[in-house]
Parts: sequence; structure tokens; C-alpha cells
Amino acid sequence: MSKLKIAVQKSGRLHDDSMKILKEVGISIDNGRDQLKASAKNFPLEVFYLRNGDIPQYLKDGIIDAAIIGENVLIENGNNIGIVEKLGFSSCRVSLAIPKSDAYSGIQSLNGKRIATSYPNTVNAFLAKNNLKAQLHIINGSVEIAPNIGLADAIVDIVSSGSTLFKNNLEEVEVLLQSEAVLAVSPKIGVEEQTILNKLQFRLQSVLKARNSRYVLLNAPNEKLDEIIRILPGMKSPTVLPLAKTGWSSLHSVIDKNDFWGIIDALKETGAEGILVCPIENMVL
Ligand SMILES: Nc1ncnc2c1ncn2[C@@H]1O[C@H](COP(=O)(O)OP(=O)(O)OP(=O)(O)O)[C@@H](O)[C@H]1O
Ligand SMILES: O=P(O)(O)OC[C@H]1O[C@H](OP(=O)(O)OP(=O)(O)O)[C@H](O)[C@@H]1O
Ligand SMILES: [Mg+2]
Repeated sequence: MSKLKIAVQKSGRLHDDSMKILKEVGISIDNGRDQLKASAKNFPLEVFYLRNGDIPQYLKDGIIDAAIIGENVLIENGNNIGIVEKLGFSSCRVSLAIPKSDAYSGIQSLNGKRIATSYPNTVNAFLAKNNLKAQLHIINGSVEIAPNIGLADAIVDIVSSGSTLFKNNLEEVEVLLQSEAVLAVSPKIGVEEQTILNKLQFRLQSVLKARNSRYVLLNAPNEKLDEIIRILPGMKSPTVLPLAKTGWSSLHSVIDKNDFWGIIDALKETGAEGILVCPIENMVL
């Protein structure tokens, strides 16, 4: 029987959350840290632990069928590699930064400058789009040090909290792209492997939807139910159950996590009481 060959970063920023999401979709993997390959016990899946930067080539060549990888790495190296699902972790951006002490007067001021980066294709695409010419210094790490040691006038690197830029007296002046971890697919994936990937994607969607949702329970006087149902639309519509106390009902619904506080404020104003908000493990729609 076929197995889906999926790559996960061996160690680094993506590793733990990648393993966590596979576990949450019910896939159990014997994860010996030193192993470079492991099989799932209860799903037709083989996991390959690889360097994030090497994964696009493996996908292109069809050595692996799918991967959990930073979107920024795919954009840098991965022509022709499709994204199946955005996974909502390892969010960051690839940005251009200059020394804080330098005045920035817009993109044109980058013309002719020296830019240090680990993402030359991304930088070249940005320069071409803006009709700019600059001299690239390609380095593999510690990019933020480059201006301080006189290697470059600017850098392009990953920014998340901004603390690395801050510590190196740099200021973010242009965002080239936004990134998060994604499930990517090889252009050479076989038919049977694609069927397994579809199953995996379905499970991932259920988990991601659940992560972004909350289950709300509350008590309300019956005369307020219509108003509350307008605030809490639910998946189809809210569940309404009578309470032992006459004239009162219990109402259950699912809300988007991002709307949470706005909805709670609106509910309180209607006279809703005993509002409980619970996480959801899985949502099969
Ligand atoms: N500070 C950060 N905050 C959030 N996400 C990040 C951050 N730094 C990197 N990432 C994301 O995690 C991915 C992996 O980063 P990490 O530094 O672990 O590996 P790497 O050194 O780029 O790759 P490799 O596995 O090839 O050694 C990056 O491609 C990016 O998508
Ligand atoms: O904006 P921040 O939250 O400070 O994050 C950005 C930093 O994180 C990454 O480095 P990482 O810590 O992964 O080290 P690495 O360069 O060795 O990969 C990235 O290369 C930046 O240096
Ligand atoms: Mg890093």
C-alpha cells in the first residue's frame, strides 16, 4: 500500500509545531530524535526530517510528496510548488532594514546600495519590481550583523517580534513578503499519494478551524433570545435548551476566536448570564 512521504524540518523553528499539528490530526509517529525517517503507526505516512532550506528541491524532484515548510523558503526556492494549506504558525515577514541612524527617503534610496541577505531571489524580485539596482551579499546567517561590521548598507531577513533588528540598531523600512508555515505539495505527486494528502488536508482543516473557534454557552431570559441569536449565528444556528428555571434558556454556539471580545461585550448588554467559553478540539464540517 502506498504511503505519503512528507518532510518536516529536522530541528529549528518549525519542528515542534509541525509535530504537534500531526499529533493533533491523530497521526502517531515514533519520533526518535536521531532518526531521519519515521513511519506513522495509524496513517499511511512516512516522515522525513530534513533541513527547511533543502525541502524545495526534494519537492521539485518528487523525492518527497509533501512538506511542512516556511512559505518564505518556497517563495525563495520553490517555483512550481503548490501550497495546499496555510497552517497558522511560524508567522513572520521578510523585510528590508537599514541602520537606525540612516535617514530613509523611500525605495529609490536603495539604488546602488549593498544589501546582505540569505534570500537573494526574493531580494532580486523586489529590486526588479521597483526598477532598482543593488549589490547583493549572500550570507547564510547572522544577517543582522552585516551593517555593523561594514559589510552592507541594508539587510533583508526574517522579522518576527523585531527584537533582533532592535538589538542590532536596525529599522524595518520595507516588508517584502509575509510568511507562515504551509503544507506544500510536489508537482510530481502520484495519484494514490494525492488521495492520502487529501485525507491529511481534511483533518488539518478540521483542526485549524477548531483552533480558530470557541464554543460559547450562556443563560438568557427567553424574551432576549432573538436578539442573542442575531449576535451568535452559530454553525447552522445556535442550540437553545430550556433551563429548569421557567422563562430562561441555555444557548450554545460556536464563534470565531477573533470576534470573541466584541461578541462577549454585545452579549453582556443583552442580559446574558453565566457565559462560558471553551476551546474546541476538532470541527468536522
Ligand atoms: N523569528 C521567527 N519567528 C517566526 N518564524 C520564523 C522565525 N525565524 C524563522 N521563522 C520561520 O521558520 C522557518 C525555519 O527557520 P529556522 O531558523 O528554524 O531554519 P533555517 O535555519 O532557516 O532552516 P534550516 O532548517 O534549513 O536550517 C523559516 O523559514 C521561517 O519560515
Ligand atoms: O524578529 P525576531 O523575533 O527577533 O526574529 C527574527 C530572527 O529570527 C530568525 O533567526 P533565528 O533565531 O531563527 O536564528 P538563525 O538565524 O540561526 O536561524 C531570523 O533569522 C531573525 O534573525
Ligand atoms: Mg532562523
